Amino acid sequence: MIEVKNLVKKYGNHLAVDNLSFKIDKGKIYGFLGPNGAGKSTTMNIMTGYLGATEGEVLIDGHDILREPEKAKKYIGYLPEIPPLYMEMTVQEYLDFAAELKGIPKEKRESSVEEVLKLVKLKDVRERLIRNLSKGYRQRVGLAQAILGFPDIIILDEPTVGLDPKQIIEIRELIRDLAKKHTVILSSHILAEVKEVCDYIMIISKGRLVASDTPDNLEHLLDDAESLELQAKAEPSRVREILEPIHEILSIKMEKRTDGTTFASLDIKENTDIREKVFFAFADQKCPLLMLNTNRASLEEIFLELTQKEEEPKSQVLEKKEAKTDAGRL
Ligand SMILES: Nc1ncnc2c1ncn2[C@@H]1O[C@H](COP(=O)(O)OP(=O)(O)OP(=O)(O)O)[C@@H](O)[C@H]1O
Repeated sequence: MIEVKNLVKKYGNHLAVDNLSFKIDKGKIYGFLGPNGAGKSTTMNIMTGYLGATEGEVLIDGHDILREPEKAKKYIGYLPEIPPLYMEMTVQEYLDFAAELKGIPKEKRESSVEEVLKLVKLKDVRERLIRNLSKGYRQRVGLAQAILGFPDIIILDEPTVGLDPKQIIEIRELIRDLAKKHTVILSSHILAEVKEVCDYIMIISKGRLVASDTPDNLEHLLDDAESLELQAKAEPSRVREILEPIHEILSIKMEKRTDGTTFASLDIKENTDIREKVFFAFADQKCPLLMLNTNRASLEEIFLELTQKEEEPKSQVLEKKEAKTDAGRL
């Protein structure tokens, strides 16, 4: 559906996008995740034809966004970071105007505008001047404009910025709904948001793609070795004795708690699941196991690890990813 090849964008000497390549398939929600200044908006502006690239190309359903802008752009609805709203127009006037600009046939314009007004919950304010709307409502007007005509691909730059928590939930539901028929790409610097909504996450740092996978696979990305945590009602020496026969355990760290229990953290061989073995080892010895938990790096940890490293982590991380998952899209 979208193919981005070796995209480079320089602002003067500043490299904002550094050789970015990826593919977007139909019918999924993709998230661009990255800290402020990572290059998300620049990439989206290039993908939608708002901005020229220094090098590289963007193909939308096979059409080059710069060489065949009309063909390429008809597939795309875009909510830029700062929506280009006309403050002196009413919501209705603005959306009528946007429908005309998008080339929606005259006879379909009214029903199309009606549909998005309902979907984005703007009916009550349709006669209000955009100038007099709150930031959250203006954001919804921008979103309505992006969705208008229901293009195949909907690209949203920070769609929930300025919205209150209730509106954020509503917009997330709307995005999920849209993804049933459309491809949605959204950007955010908020990890929880991307994790909540997206099927696929692309982490961008300093203009480079440092990781790209499903939220679940990303969580496995940095697990060098699996680890297990447990808490048992016994002395550390007893816990060690019980665990001794399980040969998949590489090392054990233990901590005696003041309540007479022991907390243990186990490093285990990669790709092994010893939870049942551990459970029965303790049960056989009639030793109460109070807690047993697989310890995975959280997506937050992964995100920080990938975006805070000074040195280029890309090849290492991607190599590791390719070794562990089969989702080689890059
Ligand atoms: N018009 C411009 N002229 C010069 N530098 C720019 C311009 N636009 C963006 N930049 C720089 O390019 C880099 C990428 O910016 P971009 O806005 O794409 O990042 P972002 O990931 O969208 O960040 P944010 O979430 O803060 O919007 C930043 O260092 C930014 O300062």
